[in-house]
Amino acid sequence: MIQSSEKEPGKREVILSAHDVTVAFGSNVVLDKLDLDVYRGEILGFVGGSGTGKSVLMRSILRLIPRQSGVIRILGEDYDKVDEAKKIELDMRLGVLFQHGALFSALTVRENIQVPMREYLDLPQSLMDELAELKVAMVGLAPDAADKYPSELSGGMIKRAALARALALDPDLVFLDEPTSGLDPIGAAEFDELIAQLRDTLGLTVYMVTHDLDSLFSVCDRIAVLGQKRVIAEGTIEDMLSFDDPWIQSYFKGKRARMIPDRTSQERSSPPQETGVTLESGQESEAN
Ligand SMILES: Nc1ncnc2c1ncn2[C@@H]1O[C@H](COP(=O)(O)OP(=O)(O)OP(=O)(O)O)[C@@H](O)[C@H]1O
Repeated sequence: MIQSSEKEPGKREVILSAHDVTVAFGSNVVLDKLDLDVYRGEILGFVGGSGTGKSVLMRSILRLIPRQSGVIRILGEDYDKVDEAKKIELDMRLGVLFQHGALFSALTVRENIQVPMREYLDLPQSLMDELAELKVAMVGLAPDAADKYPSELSGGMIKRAALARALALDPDLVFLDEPTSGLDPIGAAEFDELIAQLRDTLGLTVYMVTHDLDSLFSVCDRIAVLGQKRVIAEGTIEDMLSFDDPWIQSYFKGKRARMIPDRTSQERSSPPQETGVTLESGQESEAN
């Protein structure tokens, strides 16, 4: 592994770490001894070719898919070594926005947001209503959206409602699986702005699986690239542009990328902080 960082890694709090993680389905090894750190307060963009295992890693971190080996630490705690009460405590620190929102169609937005509250907290209905309304406002939805069913919402509103549900328990870390997929460019840009705003105001850490180059260029502080069953490169968008790797070059400098105005020199809402920048040595990427 080449360390090509100009900055000193390791000064920031690691909120999530995956070490030596292997996940396989029968003989299909999807992740093989993967390592990844996520730092508190950052927006990490997680990219890789289709079918490389981005969702599998996210689901494995969330314990929805078993792994064959490896250690996953959330807020410094190894899930496998803590008791049930601590597991629940850790689960409450995580929020998830699944691809396509995954709202319960028979529940209103308010009721959807209250699902995790009912599962984990014992609050009076009036307080849960107040909290749900707060979350609705927080994600930029009009107050009357709270009483609508998912079928009555636009694609962008569904994403926002799902984000409100992900924020229901005031998590430290939110996982977003392709949050801007299916949105038009304006809706996607607005959603990106919302994510950046929430990170800045709530101090959220965001783990975002995405194919959206706009998001990667505009809001992600750091990017991790999945290929060859592990993370083959990590760093800022500027680092990605300079990595000598065919898949990374074609992904970040290809035709679609060239259509994005050069924003790498512009200030982001929160500039990237000191992070390690790594590229697996001597390997031709097969991220696609
Ligand atoms: N529950 C499962 N059972 C068996 N194989 C699975 C399962 N979930 C995922 N896979 C396999 O794991 C591999 C990675 O899938 P994954 O959905 O993580 O890809 P991805 O990188 O998120 O792709 P995309 O960008 O297209 O969403 C694929 O080969 C997929 O078929």
